[in-house]
Parts: sequence; structure tokens; C-alpha cells
Amino acid sequence: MTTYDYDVLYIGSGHGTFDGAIPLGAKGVKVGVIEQDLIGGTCPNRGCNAKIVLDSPVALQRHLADVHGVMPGEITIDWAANQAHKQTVIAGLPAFIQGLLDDNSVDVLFGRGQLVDAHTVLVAGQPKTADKIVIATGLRPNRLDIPGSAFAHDSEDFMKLSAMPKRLTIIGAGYIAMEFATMANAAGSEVTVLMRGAQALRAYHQPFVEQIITDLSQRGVTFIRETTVTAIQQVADHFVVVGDNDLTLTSDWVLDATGRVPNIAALGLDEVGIAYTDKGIVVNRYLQTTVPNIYAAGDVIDKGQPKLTPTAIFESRYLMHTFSGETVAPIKYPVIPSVVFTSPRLAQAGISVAEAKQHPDDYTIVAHHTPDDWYRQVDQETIGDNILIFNQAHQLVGATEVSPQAENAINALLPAIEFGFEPAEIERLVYLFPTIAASAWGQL
Ligand SMILES: Cc1cc2nc3c(=O)[nH]c(=O)nc-3n(C[C@H](O)[C@H](O)[C@H](O)COP(=O)(O)OP(=O)(O)OC[C@H]3O[C@@H](n4cnc5c(N)ncnc54)[C@H](O)[C@@H]3O)c2cc1C
Ligand SMILES: NC(=O)c1ccc[n+]([C@@H]2O[C@H](COP(=O)([O-])OP(=O)(O)OC[C@H]3O[C@@H](n4cnc5c(N)ncnc54)[C@H](O)[C@@H]3O)[C@@H](O)[C@H]2O)c1
Repeated sequence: MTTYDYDVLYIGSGHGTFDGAIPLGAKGVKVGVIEQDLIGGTCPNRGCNAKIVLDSPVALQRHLADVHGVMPGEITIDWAANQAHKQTVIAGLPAFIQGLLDDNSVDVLFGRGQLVDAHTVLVAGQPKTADKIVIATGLRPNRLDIPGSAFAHDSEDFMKLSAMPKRLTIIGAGYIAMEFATMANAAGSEVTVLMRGAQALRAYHQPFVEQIITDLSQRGVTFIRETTVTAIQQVADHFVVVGDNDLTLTSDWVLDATGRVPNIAALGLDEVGIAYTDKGIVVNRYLQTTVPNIYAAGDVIDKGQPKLTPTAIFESRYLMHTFSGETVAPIKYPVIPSVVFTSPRLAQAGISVAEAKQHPDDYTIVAHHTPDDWYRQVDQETIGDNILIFNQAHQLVGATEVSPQAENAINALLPAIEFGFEPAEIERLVYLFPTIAASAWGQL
């Protein structure tokens, strides 16, 4: 019988890996994790955790503005202090996650991993063998292929800024563009968002997206639609962003927020025979690649589900159950919610409004203007709308909301969507009162 160094060897140490690798190690499976950078990957170090700390005073500033009559006085954000606080919150996360791996007998191997054959990965010049290999190498920022693209920065650079640039240009209109425009505007930057198309955040209900754009515009952000950036030039101590329709925009800092692409270059995929597309690695319903003992998890997969941390965690834990023999079933994704951390937030879960409108016989669409609810008046919410989608049996199948508390309202509704609660079951679930969960549930 062939003996390998590991039963399971992961390439990458993000949520696509560690949420499953830690319990797998605890079950006595021999596990190795290869990482070329910080343990924990994007989310703790360069994504969600770092971002939400920086956003905290931004959301609070907006909240205080809403209750201005009650708490008068202008609130400004000290970005250097915000930045320093972010570092104190996230700096210990790699060591914390490594501690969990160590405690569960998972070996951490530092270096770049490269597949040599179906059972061998080269790391720091050393071949390491495994019965099963999991590719969980995530995404990296896209860089525009235009003259001067090297003058632009990515989201990681933005989250390290200790002072906000006076004039900030953001190229793109997705998650990163909208969240970072919100933060930079609140911290005093003059922000311009350059949109290639007519729509931002295309996966979301467009009337709600437009409410966010209108609100940001009223607060001083400039949105320029249907503009293609053709070059970035350095002129003295600033930059000029050049585009079609005679665009010449002077800027102190340029953020390229045009998406993220799979981290698969020079990984040995072609050599080993693993199929992939420009969206990531191709997998079957068991998360197996075209080489059956090599699996993939997290953002690096070409998939229909949103490329988010909850998806990566679910996949990682699914593989843990597979590798430990606890299941032989294909992956069955739950309802995966998503949220854009603008102020107000935009969140959604389940069937979209567009899909419901295409099947009017199957679904009932119910809209609420949330500031009409007394509970939302507590915080003097001004922007707030949601749409709930019910099937014929009056089970909730989808929900979307734009409001300062949209993420918590959608979170509260998730059990009804995921488990298809009947009206009698909805009645049995009672939330603490008065809370946002009770307010959201009361709409069902
Ligand atoms: C700015 C930003 C904000 C975000 N905010 C949110 C949010 O609010 N909510 C949310 O749900 N999601 C958010 N995300 C997305 C979230 O971070 C990802 O979905 C999640 O990190 C995916 O985990 P993963 O393990 O698949 O990949 P990653 O976390 O990217 O981990 C991949 C790891 O693989 C390593 N690696 C790559 N190639 C190799 C190699 N050849 N050898 C060794 N190691 C390698 C990398 O160094 C990295 O550590 C955000 C992302 C960004 C960029
Ligand atoms: N709140 C969250 O959950 C959150 C926050 C930030 C990032 N993320 C994740 O990070 C990833 C990346 O986010 P993102 O905002 O970079 O990507 P995105 O895909 O959300 O947005 C990319 C934007 O760039 C535009 N674009 C693409 N190519 C372009 C080009 N050549 N010229 C001009 N514009 C172009 C697109 O039209 C789109 O507006 C996503 O997977 C997202 O799930 C999630």
C-alpha cells in the first residue's frame, strides 16, 4: 500500500481550508496546510474582518447623522486612529488560526505550493505527498490591462492607508468599489466612481442599488456611468485618469476595483490535467476536480454561488465530512445570503425579485417601506425598503432589503427561507422584543 506524507494536503490557508482542516485534524486525520502568505487568507487579513473594523465608525457616523436632532454636533473620523484600531483587531488573527491548526495536529508548511502530479505538491523545494489534495488558493485582484495600470492600487493597499487621499478615483462598481467609496466619502475624500456600464452591483435589486447611488451622490460622491478607462498618467505629484468621452480626471489615489480573478497561475494545473476556466477551477458535485483525488474549495472554484466567506466555510466543512467518511452525498448548498456594507446596507437571500417577477403565478411579492415600522423610527431611519417573496404555500423563499440594519434583518429571516417554515412554525419562533429580528419576523 502506498504511504503518503498526509491523508489530506491543502494549498492555501483561508476559510476554504481552515474551517474544515481544523476539525479534520481533530478527528485524527493527518492533515497539512501550505501557505505562501499570512495564515487565514484574505478574509481575516485583507478582506471582511479588516474592512468591517474600518467601516464601524463610518456606520456610526451615519447613525449619529440620522439622530442629529437628539445628538447634535458634527462627528468626524480620525482615519489614522481607525487604521491603528483595525491593526490591533486583526494583527493577532494569523497566530490565533495557526494556534488552532497546531492544537489539532495540522502541519503548517510555509511556501508556495505547486502541483507536480496527482499526489505530490512541491513546497519550498520539497515534495510533499498526499492521498487527497485540496486547492483553496482563492482570488487575487484583477489589474486593468491599460497604460499606467501600475499607478493604481488594490483593496489591500486601501485598507493600509493611514490618511485618506484628498481626491480618490475608484474604477469599477462592485462590492469593493461601493463599500470603499462609502468609507472614503465618510472620511472626507472627494470620491469619483467610474462605472464601465450603466449598473452597479448587478447581482442586487437595481432600484435598491440606485437608492444607494443617489444617497452617496447627495453626500458628494460623483458617479460617471458608461465610461471605459484607457490610461492612468502620472503628472507631478498626482495622477490623471484618462477615458473615453474625453474623460480626464485628476486624482491623488486610484483604486482598481475591477474584480478579482482566480489564483491559479503556475499552480501546475495543466501539467496535472485539472480543468479550469477564467472563473476558476471546474469541480463536480463532490468538489472533485477533473483529477478525482484533487478537490477544490472556496473562491478558486468556478461556481454559481457567491464567492463569499460563508460559501467557503460551507465547502470546507463539506469536504471535512467527506474526508472523514461522514458523508458520501454530493454537496447541497444552503441559501447563501449576501450583503454590501455600504451605509445604508444592501442585503439579500434566496430567490431574487427579478426571478419572482418572471414567475408571477408561483410567487407573491410584498414590499415594505421600513421607516413606516415604529421600531425603525427609533433610530430615525430615512432610507429603508424591503421586498419579501412568498411561494403559493406562503413560505418565505426570498428577501432583499436596503436599510441601515439590512444585514441583521435578512439574517433574522434566513431560517424561514432555508427551512421553508410553514405559517404555524413561523408563529412558534418568537424573537426578543423590541429588536430588529422581531421587527423583521413580524412582517411574515
Ligand atoms: C476587500 C474584500 C472584502 C471582503 N469582504 C467580505 C465580506 O464582508 N463578507 C464575505 O463573506 N466575504 C468578503 N470577502 C470575500 C472573502 O474574503 C472570500 O470569499 C474568502 O476569503 C475566500 O476564502 P478562500 O479560502 O477561498 O480564499 P482566500 O481567503 O483568498 O485564501 C487563499 C489563500 O491561498 C494562498 N495561496 C494562493 N496560492 C498559493 C500557493 N500556490 N501556495 C500557497 N498558498 C497559496 C493565499 O496566500 C491565501 O492565503 C471580501 C474580499 C475582499 C477582497
Ligand atoms: N460585502 C462582501 O461580501 C464583499 C465585499 C468586498 C468584496 N467581496 C468579494 O470580493 C470579490 C471582489 O469584489 P470586487 O468589487 O472587486 O468585484 P465585483 O465583481 O463585485 O465588481 C467588479 C466591478 O468591476 C467592473 N469591471 C470589471 N472589469 C472592468 C473593466 N475592465 N473596466 C472597468 N470596470 C470593470 C464590473 O463591472 C464591476 O462593477 C467578490 O467576489 C466579492 O464577493 C465581498
